[in-house]
Amino acid sequence: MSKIKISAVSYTNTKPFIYGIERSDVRDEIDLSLDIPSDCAAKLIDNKVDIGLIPVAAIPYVPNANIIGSYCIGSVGAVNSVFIFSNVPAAEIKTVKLDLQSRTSNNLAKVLLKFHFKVEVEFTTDQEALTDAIVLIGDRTFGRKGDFAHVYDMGEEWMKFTGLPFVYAAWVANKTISPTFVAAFDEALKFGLAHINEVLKELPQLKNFDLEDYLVNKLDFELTDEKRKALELFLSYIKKL
Ligand SMILES: C=C(O[C@@H]1C=C(C(=O)O)C=C[C@H]1O)C(=O)O
Repeated sequence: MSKIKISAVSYTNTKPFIYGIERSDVRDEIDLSLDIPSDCAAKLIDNKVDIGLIPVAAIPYVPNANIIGSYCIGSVGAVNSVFIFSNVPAAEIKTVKLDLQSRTSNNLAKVLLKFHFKVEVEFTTDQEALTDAIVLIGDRTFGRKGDFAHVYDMGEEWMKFTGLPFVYAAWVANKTISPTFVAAFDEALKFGLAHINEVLKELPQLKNFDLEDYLVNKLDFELTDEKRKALELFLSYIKKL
């Protein structure tokens, strides 16, 4: 039987899921690759994998997209790894450099700046450009909050704007996956989430960043109805950009 190809995010936020997958019965049925989020999306869109932990902003570009299982990368308010880092207050931002590894948070920044902060902003992907602010996600943000005059946690700003939690990435398939596999895969993810303390023991201690607070209190992995509602709302805002 050919293996199910899966692309998952290579950041710390996904470590609990990987911990569960590595210790599960389904491990042998999976061909697993770890990629930056924008590549997880590209691989699923191009049918190079069957399932991806992909940025939700990419879902509309995935043929036959269907969200599987009961878990995601989400937060209820502040997430502490998805930021607009700025030299000026939000109301004065005119130019923003986007993060090439992101699909969701680049769009979230656009939605928040336009509809929440109500500013007209020019965005660039040119990494050499000098801009008022930058979007930065994932492990590269750890310990960086002190480096900028103004720091906007986008999970927190989305909550202020909508009163809802947020989902950054979801497990999405581009074809029908057997319910038996999905159930076993979901169990593996659940196992990983139940062992975050063990995951933390395997991670290096960081000087300027509380990994335990991040994995236990900031990230929120349950794909609840409220998060699904937030996902629909977010995708509808993207269409209005
Ligand atoms: C919370 C995060 O969620 C992520 C943000 C993503 C994006 O902006 O496209 C994609 C996957 C997740 O890793 C993070 O990376 O910090």
